[in-house]
Amino acid sequence: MTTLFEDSTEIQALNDDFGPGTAVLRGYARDREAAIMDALFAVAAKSHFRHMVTPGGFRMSVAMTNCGSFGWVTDRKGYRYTAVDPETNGIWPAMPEVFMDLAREAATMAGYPNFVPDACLINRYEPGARLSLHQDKNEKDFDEPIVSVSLGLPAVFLFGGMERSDKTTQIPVGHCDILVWGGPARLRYHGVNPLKEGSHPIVGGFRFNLTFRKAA
Ligand SMILES: O=C(O)CCC(=O)C(=O)O
Ligand SMILES: [Fe+2]
Repeated sequence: MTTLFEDSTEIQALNDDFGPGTAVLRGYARDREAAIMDALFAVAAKSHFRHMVTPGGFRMSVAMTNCGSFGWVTDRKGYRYTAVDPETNGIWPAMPEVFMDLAREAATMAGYPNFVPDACLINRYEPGARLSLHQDKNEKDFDEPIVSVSLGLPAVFLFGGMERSDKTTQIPVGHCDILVWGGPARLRYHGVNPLKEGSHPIVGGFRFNLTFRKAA
């Protein structure tokens, strides 16, 4: 697939900014933003956004749902992927084609042409919601990258190193920007600063984030 970023020098330059294995595709999802938002709300109508509880008993400020064969969940028993939504007791909504195509294209642009996600975690941030530094490590194969799509209000993504205490880089992420990390960056710590109030013309007072993974 070729678009705006056919000029790979731009991606290369961005890779250099945040380290090997990473790419930032600015505005990459814009050509299909309406279809993405429609698909997101269709998923959320079946498996609703909910505030999950961490193993330590804290209610997450970010509300979450999932689509695809597997969904990421947390409760008092731990973090894991499930094939069944514990709220509906049914399977998670299927991954919309527009999500799958976007994730695969973005991964390919970033140098991961074989990525076929089987899970998409959908995060919903309201003002004040944040995600503390963590590694994505409930997936089976760390050779598979993570593709992360930002929608709606802007946020600051924190990108750290392999240790929680490593210094973090602040990456501003806006509507339709995509971050990809894999290879040597796959287990880097990352998080999101508390969301600032605002109103996005299409998405309103929220930030959504689609995180594509190969879970199994
Ligand atoms: O919202 C984001 O940009 C990051 C989400 C994330 O790191 C996660 O869901 O594991
Ligand atoms: Fe993450």
